[in-house]
Amino acid sequence: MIEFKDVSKAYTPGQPVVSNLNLEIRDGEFFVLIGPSGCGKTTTLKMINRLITLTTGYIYVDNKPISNYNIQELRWNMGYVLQQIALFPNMTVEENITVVPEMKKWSKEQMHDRVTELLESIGLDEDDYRQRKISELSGGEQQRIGVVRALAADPDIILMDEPFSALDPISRHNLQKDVADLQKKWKKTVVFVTHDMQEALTLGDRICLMNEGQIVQVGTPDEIRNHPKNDFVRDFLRSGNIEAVETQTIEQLIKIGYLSAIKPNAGTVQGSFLRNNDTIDQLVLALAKESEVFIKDKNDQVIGKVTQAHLLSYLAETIAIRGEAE
Ligand SMILES: Nc1ncnc2c1ncn2[C@@H]1O[C@H](COP(=O)(O)OP(=O)(O)OP(=O)(O)O)[C@@H](O)[C@H]1O
Repeated sequence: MIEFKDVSKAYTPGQPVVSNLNLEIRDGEFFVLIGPSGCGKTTTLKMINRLITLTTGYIYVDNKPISNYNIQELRWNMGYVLQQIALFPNMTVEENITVVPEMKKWSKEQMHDRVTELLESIGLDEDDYRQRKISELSGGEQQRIGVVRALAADPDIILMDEPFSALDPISRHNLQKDVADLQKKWKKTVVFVTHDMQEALTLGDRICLMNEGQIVQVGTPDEIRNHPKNDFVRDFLRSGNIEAVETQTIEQLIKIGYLSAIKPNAGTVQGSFLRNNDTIDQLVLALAKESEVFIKDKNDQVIGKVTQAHLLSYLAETIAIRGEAE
C-alpha cells in the first residue's frame, strides 16, 4: 500500500504546488491521478519514488516511510514509464528490458526467459524483436517496450506519467488494453497520471481528480460519473465528452432496442465481445473492424449482438438530438 499523510510540496518556500494530500493507494489497484495542466499530478507521482523530495508530511510504502528506504531498493521496486520514451536508442530491445535485472544481478538465463515472457505478453515475436535496436521500432512499439521494461524486474508498483499521450488513437487504445491486461495478470499496483478523462475512466479502479494542488474527489469511475462532487468535476467530465454514464455506454444502445437476439441453439458464438457497460468509443473501435460485436452482461452471459447498422443509427440519432439542442 502507498499512503500519503498530509503531504505538501513547495518548490518555492511558502508557495505549495501540492497541499495536504491524504491518500491511500491499495495493493493491486489501478489508481489514476487526473486534473488540469499544472495541478500537481507529476509532482505527486514523483514524490513516491523520491525523484522529487516532499516538503512536509509522509509517504509510506508498505507502512514504512519512503525516507527510511535505501533509495535504490525503493526505485528497483517501482517501475517507471514516461511519456517521452526513455529507452536507450542504440541498445537492443533485450538490453533495454534487462537494465534493472542486470543491476539486480539476475542470471543470463533468468533474463533471457524474462524477455521472452514479456515480449510474448505484448504480442511481439521474440525472434524478430529481441535483438532489434530501439531506433528500429515504431513509436507504439517503443512505448510497449517502455511498459514491459518497467515490469522487467517484477516490481510491486508501477508509476506511469502520461505514457500514451504522444501516440495516435489506435496505438493508444491498444496500449491501454495491454496495460490493463498486464496489470490484471500480474496484479501490480499502478499509479497512472493522465489529463484524459476517457483514459482515466477506462483504466482506473479509482480516480483521484486534482485541482490546484489539492484533491477534489477520489472515487471509482462509476462514482465519479454518477455522483460528481461539484461543478469542477462535472466540467472535467464534459471536457472528455462524457455527460453521464448512461449516455456513453453500450447499455444505452441496448435500452433503446439496438440489440439483436442470437438464434437459440446457435452453438458456440465466435467473434469480438464487449460488455454492456463498455463505452461507445470501444464499440466504435470494435465495429470499425467487424460487422457485429457480441455483448456480454456482468455475469459473462452473451445477451445479443450489436451491428454496424445499430451503431450508425444510434450515432445519427445522437447527432440529431445535439443539433436540436444547439
Ligand atoms: N522543478 C520545478 N520547479 C519549480 N516549479 C515546478 C517544478 N516542477 C513543477 N513545478 C510547478 O509545480 C506545479 C505543478 O506541476 P506538475 O508538473 O506537478 O503538474 P501536472 O499536473 O503534472 O501538469 P502537466 O499535466 O502540465 O504535466 C506547476 O505550477 C509547475 O509549474
